[in-house]
Amino acid sequence: MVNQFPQVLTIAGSDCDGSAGLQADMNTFQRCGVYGMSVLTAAVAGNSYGIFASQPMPTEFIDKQFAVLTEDFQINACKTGMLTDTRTIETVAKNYQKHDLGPLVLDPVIITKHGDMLLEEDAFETLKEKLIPQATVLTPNYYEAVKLTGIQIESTTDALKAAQILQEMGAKNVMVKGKHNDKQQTKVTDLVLLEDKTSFTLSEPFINTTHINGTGDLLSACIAAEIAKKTSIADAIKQAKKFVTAAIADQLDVGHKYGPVNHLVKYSF
Ligand SMILES: Nc1ncnc2c1ncn2[C@@H]1O[C@H](COP(=O)(O)OP(=O)(O)O)[C@@H](O)[C@H]1O
Ligand SMILES: Cc1ncc(COP(=O)(O)OP(=O)(O)O)c(N)n1
Repeated sequence: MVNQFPQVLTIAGSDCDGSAGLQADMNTFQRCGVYGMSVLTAAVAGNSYGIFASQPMPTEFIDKQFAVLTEDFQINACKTGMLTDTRTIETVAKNYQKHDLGPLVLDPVIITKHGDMLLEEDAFETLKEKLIPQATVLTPNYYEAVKLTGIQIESTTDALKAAQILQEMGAKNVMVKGKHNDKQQTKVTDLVLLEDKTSFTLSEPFINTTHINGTGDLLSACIAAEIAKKTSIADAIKQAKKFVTAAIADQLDVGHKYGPVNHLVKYSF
């Protein structure tokens, strides 16, 4: 039987050190037991010290990747990562409307946790207008939630307000990821607002490590994979939070500065 196995697509940039981007997404898909595919939107030259160069893909090439994948595969869910600029967002939004790609997990990648910009400032409005309304699950980190909503997030109530604004923009379900830049904090708490307007928080212990590159990618890729496996949205998000915490806790010693999360961690789904 063809096309019965869960098939998931990442629409993302390549990060050559494997910590983030489509390499991290594909590792995550494999760990989650789904078949992974990728539409390459850009490529960055990066390592554990940062990102040093970036190259967007031509839009015709992005279109072609969508065309050839969708004429052959039955995609059950997809996620986005680095989208670089307005024309890339427009191309992805157009293709998402044109093809059946299943539920969309939109990771609104704007800036890495080390300060490298991955989305041009003048593309924020296009992201809001063209892609957020199509998102089944939107997963902004603290900085992205502040940027997209203008809300200064200092508490769970603020995170809920930001999530409500993002839902008003059209995202069905929103996960606002909490801050984790204070070595004294004991927990990292994310806020989830579901389509039915119920909300809950997810707290896990704060792990004091420099090996946290690619946390957001692992989380959003895992949510997309679980959705493709027909897990409910709430359970997909809970599962992803557990998996990312395990992958941060079991440090993999590669890279000299800010290493990757450990996609190889022992973890059962
Ligand atoms: N040091 C940490 N300890 C525990 N959990 C963390 C830590 N850093 C990130 N996380 C978790 O990883 C997930 C991804 O969040 P985040 O790192 O903010 O995303 P992004 O990579 O998009 O910036 C969230 O669930 C967050 O709570
Ligand atoms: C190509 C590419 N590079 C870096 C990222 C950022 O990954 P993310 O997991 O969102 O953020 P960090 O945890 O690495 O700061 C990306 N999405 N794509």
